[in-house]
Amino acid sequence: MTSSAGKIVETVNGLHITCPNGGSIESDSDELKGSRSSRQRSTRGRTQPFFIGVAGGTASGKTTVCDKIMQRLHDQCVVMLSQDSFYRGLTPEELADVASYNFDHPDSIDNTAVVSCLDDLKNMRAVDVPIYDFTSHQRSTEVRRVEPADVVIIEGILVLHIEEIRSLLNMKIFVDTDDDLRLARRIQRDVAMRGRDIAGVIDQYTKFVKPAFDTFVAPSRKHADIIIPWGRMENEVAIDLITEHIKMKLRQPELQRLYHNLEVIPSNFQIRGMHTLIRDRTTSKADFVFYADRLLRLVVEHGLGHLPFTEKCVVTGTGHPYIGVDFAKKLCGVSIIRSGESMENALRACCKGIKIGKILVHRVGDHVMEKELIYEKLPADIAERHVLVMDPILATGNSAIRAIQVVMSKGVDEGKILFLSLIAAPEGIHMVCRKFPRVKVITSEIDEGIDESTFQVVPGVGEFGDLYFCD
Ligand SMILES: Nc1nc2c(ncn2[C@@H]2O[C@H](COP(=O)(O)OP(=O)(O)OP(=O)(O)O)[C@@H](O)[C@H]2O)c(=O)[nH]1
Ligand SMILES: O=P(O)(O)OC[C@H]1O[C@H](OP(=O)(O)OP(=O)(O)O)[C@H](O)[C@@H]1O
Ligand SMILES: O=c1cc[nH]c(=O)[nH]1
Repeated sequence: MTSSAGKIVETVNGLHITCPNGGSIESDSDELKGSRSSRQRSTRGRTQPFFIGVAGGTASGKTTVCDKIMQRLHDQCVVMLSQDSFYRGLTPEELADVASYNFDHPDSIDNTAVVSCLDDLKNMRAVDVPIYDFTSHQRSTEVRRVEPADVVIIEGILVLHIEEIRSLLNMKIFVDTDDDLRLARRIQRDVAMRGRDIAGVIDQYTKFVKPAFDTFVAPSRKHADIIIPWGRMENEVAIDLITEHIKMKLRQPELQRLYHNLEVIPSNFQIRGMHTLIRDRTTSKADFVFYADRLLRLVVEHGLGHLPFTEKCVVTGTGHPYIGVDFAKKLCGVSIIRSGESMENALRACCKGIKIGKILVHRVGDHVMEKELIYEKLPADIAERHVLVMDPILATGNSAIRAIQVVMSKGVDEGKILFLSLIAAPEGIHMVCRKFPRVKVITSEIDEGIDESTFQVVPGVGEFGDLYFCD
C-alpha cells in the first residue's frame, strides 16, 4: 500500500503513518501522541529501563508486592531481582558457627555485584544472577540468566539502605507491615521452606533480624517515594497507583524519565504537520516563517503555563462569580541573538509590553564547547523577575548554558528561569538539565542527536537563523 507522500507502513486507529524510506514505525497509538522523533531514536538506539526498588522488613510481603506489580504490567517486559540472590556464600569457618552469623547486616550481601548487575541492565546488557541456597547458605554453581527489560524490579530488606543501589532507582517503595505479623510469617516460612526449627528462628530474630531492622531497614523508609501499608489486607489501591505511574513513565520519552525539569509539549498531528513543514528543505521562506511562528507561539504559551499564579475571582457578564487565576507578575524574556530573536514576537503577542533582554554568545576560537559573552542587554531589575530564555535550537547546549550563567550572574534564582526551545538534541538536554536541575527546559520536539562534524541537530532544520531571517 503506497501514498504519494511515501510508503504506508502502519495503519493505527484509522490513521495512516507514512515513512518515506519505508522504515518501520511502532504501532502503539499512545506513542503517536508522544514525541515520535524521540521514540524513533529509542527503538533504534539504547533506552534505559525503569528501575524500581522494593524494601521492607523481613517477611513484610515484598515479593507479593513485586508479583502484583509484574502482573499489572503484563504488557511490558519486566524482570525481577532479589537482593537475597546476592548473599555472600559462607566460608567453612562461618558455616561451622552459622548460628552466630548475621544475615541481616549489610556486609552479608555482595553489594558490588548487585550494583554491577543493575549497571549492566541499565546499559541493556544481559546478566547472570547468582542462585543462593538458604539451606546450605551457599551460592549454587548455576546462575540465572536475566535479559534486559523495560522495567527492572529489585526487592530486598536493604535496597533502600544502600546508597549505590538507591541512586540507580527511579521509584523507591517501602512495604510497611506490623512487626508481629512479620515475625509470625517468618517463623512459618523458615520452618516450612528454609529448613529451620521454631526456636532457631526466634533466636535469630531476636539476636540479628530485629536489631538490623531497627538500625538499617526501618530508617531507610525515609528514602522511599511511596510507603505501602501492607499486612492482613493486600493494598490493591496502592498497587494500582504505582502501576499507573509506571505505565505513564514508560509512555514518556526516555529523557523525560531522567529529568524532572524537562517538559516536551504533548504532540498531536497538527504539531507534527507544522514540524514536517519547517523541516522540509523545499518549504519556501514565507512558509517556514509562518509555521515556525505558529510553533514558537505554542512553545511560549506552554512556557508561560509553568509560571506561578495566584487565585483570582471575577464577576462574569451574568453577574456570577468565576474563580480563576491571575498571571504571574514580574517576568521578562531574554533572547539569544540571533535565532532567539525569532521568539520575541510570540512572547510580545502573549504578554503585552513585556521587557525583553538580549544575549550574544560566540564560540571561543575553534572551541565549539566554550562560548564567550559578546554582548548583553538585560532589564536592570532582572533579579526580581521570572526569566524566559529563548532560543529555537538547543544543540550541544553550550549557548544555553552560557546564557543561563549570564542571567544567574545578575542575581536571578535558578528556579525562576525557563529555557524555551523549538527543537532540542538529547546532548543539549543532558547538558542543560544536569547542570541546572531547577531550570525548566521546554521544547516541542526532541531530535535524534548532533552531527559530529557540523554540530547541527539531526534531522533538525538546518541553520535556523538563516532560514528565518535571510532571503
Ligand atoms: N538463617 C538464614 N537466614 C538467612 C540466610 N540468608 C538470608 N537469611 C534471612 O533472609 C532474610 C531476607 O529475606 P526476606 O526479606 O525475609 O525474604 P522475602 O521472601 O523477600 O520476604 P518478603 O517477600 O518480604 O516476605 C534476612 O532477614 C536474613 O536473616 C541464611 O543463609 N540463613
Ligand atoms: O546548543 P548549541 O550547540 O550552542 O547551538 C545552538 C545555537 O546555535 C544556533 O545559533 P548560531 O550559533 O548558529 O547562531 P544564529 O542564531 O545567529 O544562527 C542556535 O540558534 C543556538 O543559539
Ligand atoms: O542544527 C542547528 C544547530 C545549531 N543551530 C542551528 O540553527 N541549527
